[in-house]
Amino acid sequence: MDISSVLQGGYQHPLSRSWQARRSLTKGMLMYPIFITDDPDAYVDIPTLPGQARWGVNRLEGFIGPLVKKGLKSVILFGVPLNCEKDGSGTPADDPNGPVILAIMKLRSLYPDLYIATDVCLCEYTSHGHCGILHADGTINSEPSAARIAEVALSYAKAGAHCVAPSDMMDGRIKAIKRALIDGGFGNKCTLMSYSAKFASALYGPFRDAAGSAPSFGDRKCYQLPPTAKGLARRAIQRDMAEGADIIMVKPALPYLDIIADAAALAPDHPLACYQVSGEYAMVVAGARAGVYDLRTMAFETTESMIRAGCTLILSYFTPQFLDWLDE
Ligand SMILES: NCc1[nH]cc(CCC(=O)O)c1CC(=O)O
Ligand SMILES: [Zn+2]
Ligand SMILES: [Zn+2]
Repeated sequence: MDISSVLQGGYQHPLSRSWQARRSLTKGMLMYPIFITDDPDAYVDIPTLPGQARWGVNRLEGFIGPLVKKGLKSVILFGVPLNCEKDGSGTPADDPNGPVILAIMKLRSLYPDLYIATDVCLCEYTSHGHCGILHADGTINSEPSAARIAEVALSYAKAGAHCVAPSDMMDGRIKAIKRALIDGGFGNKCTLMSYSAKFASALYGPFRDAAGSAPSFGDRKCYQLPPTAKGLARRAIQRDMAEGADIIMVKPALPYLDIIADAAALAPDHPLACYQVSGEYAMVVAGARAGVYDLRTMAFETTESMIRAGCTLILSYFTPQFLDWLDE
């Protein structure tokens, strides 16, 4: 065979195969999404998100403690308020006795080295289930939405969150949150991770079951990006960098690897996150259960594809399993 034809000599051994990766998955690259509900003793399985549950604050030590021992480095908290009065501006979002604020304080005191991010949005707390404040005609009222989201983000920073991550997709919220953090004395104490390129995806179904955050009317297409919108995604990433985001995120992940690659090129000096969302996780698990592939092999293949596309941080429901798999 011709010299220029032979590649296989370069990857004939497991070690030389590992050298083909520019970067490999490590425990520090994984952020684990967890659902905190307002019944402090709750442990409720989420049927559409196999292996994941809603946890009460009193259950966190039993749940997170063993994972920290295995090398868990960070979590992102989602509030699931079930026993509160929801309203038009999402008042329960920053209730000092709400599940997210209580969980931040609890985790900070139990695990001083654990990095705690909080999702920031209003949909779990509004009576209409939309991610912002609405005009009477049901359309988004951008300025009060950004202001309210900034207020909620600051309350999480004050409770001790290392990172606030707005997933609402309101215009102007990154600037509003950064301003609120700086003015509140948290400019240098709290990271701002923007869900910048968040698409209106069919893959959020299990999450909306888990969080009880499906909109009561309409959909989210006027604020989440159209799945076809490569240009808007690029503009959103550039805008959020200019408005002060510390970390850029692309979501969902696997169907949007081209957007991840674009983001890596547009934001080479920022950490780049992607979110393997609830429906992606459920798809991988369902395929494995149907005998289509081996779960672990597929979990690695999808995650390593995101890293290859340019991610440095992955929000993943597979995090507990990876903590075991990466030790094997
Ligand atoms: N702002 C709500 C929110 N924050 C994170 C997710 C999705 C996460 C997942 O599917 O795992 C969603 C759902 C949505 O926008 O409808
Ligand atoms: Zn929302
Ligand atoms: Zn959210």
